[in-house]
Amino acid sequence: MKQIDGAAVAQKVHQETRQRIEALAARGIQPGLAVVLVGDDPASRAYVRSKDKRAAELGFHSVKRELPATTSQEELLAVVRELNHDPAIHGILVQSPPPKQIDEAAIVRAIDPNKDVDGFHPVNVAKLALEDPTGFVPCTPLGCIRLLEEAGVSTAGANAVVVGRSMIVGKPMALLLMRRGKGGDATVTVAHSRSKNLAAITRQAEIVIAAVGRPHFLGAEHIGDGAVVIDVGINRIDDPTSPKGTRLVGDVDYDAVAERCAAITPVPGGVGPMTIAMLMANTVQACEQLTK
Ligand SMILES: NC(=O)C1=CN([C@@H]2O[C@H](COP(=O)(O)OP(=O)(O)OC[C@H]3O[C@@H](n4cnc5c(N)ncnc54)[C@H](OP(=O)(O)O)[C@@H]3O)[C@@H](O)[C@H]2O)C=CC1
Ligand SMILES: Nc1nc(=O)c2c([nH]1)NC[C@@H]1CN(c3ccc(C(=O)N[C@@H](CCC(=O)O)C(=O)O)cc3)C=[N+]21
Repeated sequence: MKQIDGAAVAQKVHQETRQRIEALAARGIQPGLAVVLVGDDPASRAYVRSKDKRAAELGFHSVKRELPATTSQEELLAVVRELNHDPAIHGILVQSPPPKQIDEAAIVRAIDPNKDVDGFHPVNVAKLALEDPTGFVPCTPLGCIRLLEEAGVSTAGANAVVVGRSMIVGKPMALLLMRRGKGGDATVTVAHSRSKNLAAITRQAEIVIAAVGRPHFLGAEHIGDGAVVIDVGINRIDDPTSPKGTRLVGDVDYDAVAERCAAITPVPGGVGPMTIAMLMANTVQACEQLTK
């Protein structure tokens, strides 16, 4: 079994991003990323901090907007509109999920699609389906494809099963795997909570993408011998043996699956760092496209 090192691949992506930032700098341009956080969910706060930190390290103009949990729809829309019009900002991310008084779909639609580095705006969803390279692809599935490429896994003609059909992970993941060309051309099955006999479906897969949101949900019975497993799940569970009392685990029972699979991503250190790397790459893409 080979462990796929997401942190190492993320470093490689950051190196490419640095070079693109230098090329922009030579033209007097600095890419700008704005991350908006509404409320004080501790997990969201941690993600936003690490995005902000990485963006600053790479030489982005990085703006963090933390709004109170009581922020209204209109107030959040006003912030989004201001960032849409700010020429120093090329990428906008509104951390999900927002508090319940916020209509998230309306917020996503308000973001300028040319600055939608999450790839959640309907224009970018359509561009992904249309295989139009000017669109933005959601960072997490884009990172998974890159991990497969870097691990030397060929997707062409492979049976791939995606478990999960969210707009953030599962659905764009399936579209990328079935796309024509590099990182695509797979035969794709999408499973979800209504799927019958999940283990029989996933056992047939040469590539399994787990994006369920349940700790250790996929066990040895779900994975065929020699499969490649990409574990997107980030779940915090109680662990009295750790100093914090909790730890992060994926949607895959790593220890049970590791014995039979050909390769697997760990949690942490797998898909998570790639999501951040792809967010930075998407922001540079936005900057390049907006300043062409
Ligand atoms: N590494 C990273 O950077 C990121 C990690 N994540 C993590 O990935 C995981 C998934 O996130 P996300 O897609 O947003 O989650 P969602 O809750 O939006 O989607 C979960 C999907 O899993 C399906 N599902 C739930 N229960 C079952 C079941 N018993 N059998 C089969 N399918 C099931 C759901 O089916 P149905 O549609 O029928 O409800 C749904 O499609 C989470 O752990 C999240 O924390 C998310 C984003 C980024
Ligand atoms: N608009 C929006 N866009 C997102 O991309 C988005 C979001 N909202 N809401 C929440 C999810 C989750 N997400 C993660 C990013 C990085 C790690 C990450 O770097 N994880 C580290 C561990 C970090 C730790 O130790 O806490 C790892 O897996 O190694 C995890 C999860 C982005 N998301």
